[in-house]
Amino acid sequence: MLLEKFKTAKQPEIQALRQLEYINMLPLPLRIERPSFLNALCAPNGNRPHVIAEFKRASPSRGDILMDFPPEEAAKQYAEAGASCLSVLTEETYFKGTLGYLKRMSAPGLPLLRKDFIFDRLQVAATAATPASALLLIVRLTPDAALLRSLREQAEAHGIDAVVEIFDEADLALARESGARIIQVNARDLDTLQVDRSACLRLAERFHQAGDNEAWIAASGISASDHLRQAAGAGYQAVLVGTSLMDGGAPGAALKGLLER
Ligand SMILES: O=P(O)(O)OC[C@@H](O)[C@@H](O)c1c[nH]c2ccccc12
Repeated sequence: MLLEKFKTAKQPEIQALRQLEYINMLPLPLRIERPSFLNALCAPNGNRPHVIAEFKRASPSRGDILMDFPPEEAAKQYAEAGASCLSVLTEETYFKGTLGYLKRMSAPGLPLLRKDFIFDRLQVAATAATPASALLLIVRLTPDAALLRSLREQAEAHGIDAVVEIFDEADLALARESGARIIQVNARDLDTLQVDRSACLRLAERFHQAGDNEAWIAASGISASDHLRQAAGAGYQAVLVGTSLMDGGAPGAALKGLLER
């Protein structure tokens, strides 16, 4: 199971954080005004979905995507091209990211999402020491509404929103039970890595109503302006795009192309 491998790969980091906590040396939370991730998703944007542009150097499905591109430059290009938020892969083993990318991508001032496998309160504490405005919680990794709730509330105490990722109706029920306000539907099953965009669209059509007080994000496999229109039509406030922006080597130009057509 790939999900189990993702979880196992986080154990050394969690152990190291435990040791730091034991000697009272956990990194301190950054006392900064974090731009609101949720507000950015809810801002009026015509009929277009907001784009959360992702810095993704490599992935388990694609291997290396774009290894030698500076995160500072990607942040600048994405901001100029019209991204509403940035997503930063910080997972080291499978996605070749690192926590330091958050600070390195903070200059344009867009809300930053920490994309990683987060299921322990010490990882939330470590996120609070970065300029992240949001962090990812994945229901399949933490299928426990009480734990999801406590991780989300811990993040929110630092002004950090939780983006709660689901794949299907059962995940959605757990996410809602945990009090999630930001729902990300991943069209890519993290165990099989298969992408099904139409299932992702159907889920929002069936379960996301205007007035339900949730912001929904469509994630994975998005590579064309039509995909943006379809997501907006299904009720999504935002789309999250990684690979198709990075793999041509010109992330800003790729985002412009996606938004112009
Ligand atoms: O590269 P894509 O197909 O545009 O997909 C991006 C995003 O959905 C993906 O990076 C993602 C969504 N959920 C995750 C959880 C962990 C790691 C990565 C992800």
